[in-house]
Amino acid sequence: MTHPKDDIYATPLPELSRFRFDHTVVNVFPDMIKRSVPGYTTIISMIGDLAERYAQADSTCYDLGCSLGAATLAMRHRIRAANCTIVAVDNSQAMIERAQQVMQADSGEVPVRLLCNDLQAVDLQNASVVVLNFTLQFIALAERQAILEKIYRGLRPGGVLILSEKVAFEDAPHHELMIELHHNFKRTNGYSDLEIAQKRTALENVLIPETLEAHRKRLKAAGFASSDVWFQCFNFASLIAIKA
Ligand SMILES: Nc1ncnc2c1ncn2[C@@H]1O[C@H](C[S@+](CC[C@H]([NH3+])C(=O)[O-])CC(=O)[O-])[C@@H](O)[C@H]1O
Ligand SMILES: O=C(O)C(=O)Cc1ccccc1
Repeated sequence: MTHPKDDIYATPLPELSRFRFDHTVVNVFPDMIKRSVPGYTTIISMIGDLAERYAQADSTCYDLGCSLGAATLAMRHRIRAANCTIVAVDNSQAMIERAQQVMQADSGEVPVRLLCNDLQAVDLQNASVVVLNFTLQFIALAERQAILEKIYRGLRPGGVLILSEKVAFEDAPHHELMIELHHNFKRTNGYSDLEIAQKRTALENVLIPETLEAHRKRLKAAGFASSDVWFQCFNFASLIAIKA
């Protein structure tokens, strides 16, 4: 499959609409996410490692907000436990249609079920691995706690939640520095100042980052006794939370 270059924000757009996961984004998504999220490729590969370690026999692994299924594929190729199924969910019809093609072109043996649905409407059961890879950040703050509680209830003991997010920082100078370093990363990857500025505006009130402390507090309140960061580059981080 070819991966066209993301040039969505390359020319001045007179009316910047809110960022949406539509067909235009789907077409360039693999290029967009790799050039925009520091550590994305490493995180995807490590989700494979973690799935190999935590997937339990006769259980389900969930990829919530799966986009084109990068984390699903990483898990699919690494799970060794017998009789596992992966359920991959996204509420963008355009994403799920393309993810279907990606899965058909893949020869992995673990069965994958793709659902076009709001992850809040999905019933989670018998889970050993749950992935929220840069998804929770797009969901309203007031709804986040209930989602983590549902995940905790659906996990088996010994199961893991992998939560990756763009994060904010309490300390204003540090927060600004991380944003600047992230923008530098994007510039190094070929995005112009105009592209960076226009996408930033489109993401306002759509992608809502929180501090690592807020995430850990929420995980704890949901029941996860143990959670901590396993990866961070600038304002992009990933946490592991284990159900005891
Ligand atoms: N309520 C929702 N229900 C279901 N899906 C949702 C919802 N809100 C947003 N999404 C979906 O969450 C995904 C977020 S991208 C995830 C990358 C992927 N995990 C990856 O590992 O490549 C991250 C990014 O683009 O920064 C999109 O596909 C949305 O449609
Ligand atoms: O591009 C950005 O500035 C981001 O924060 C990451 C991102 C990546 C893909 C879609 C939306 C946001």
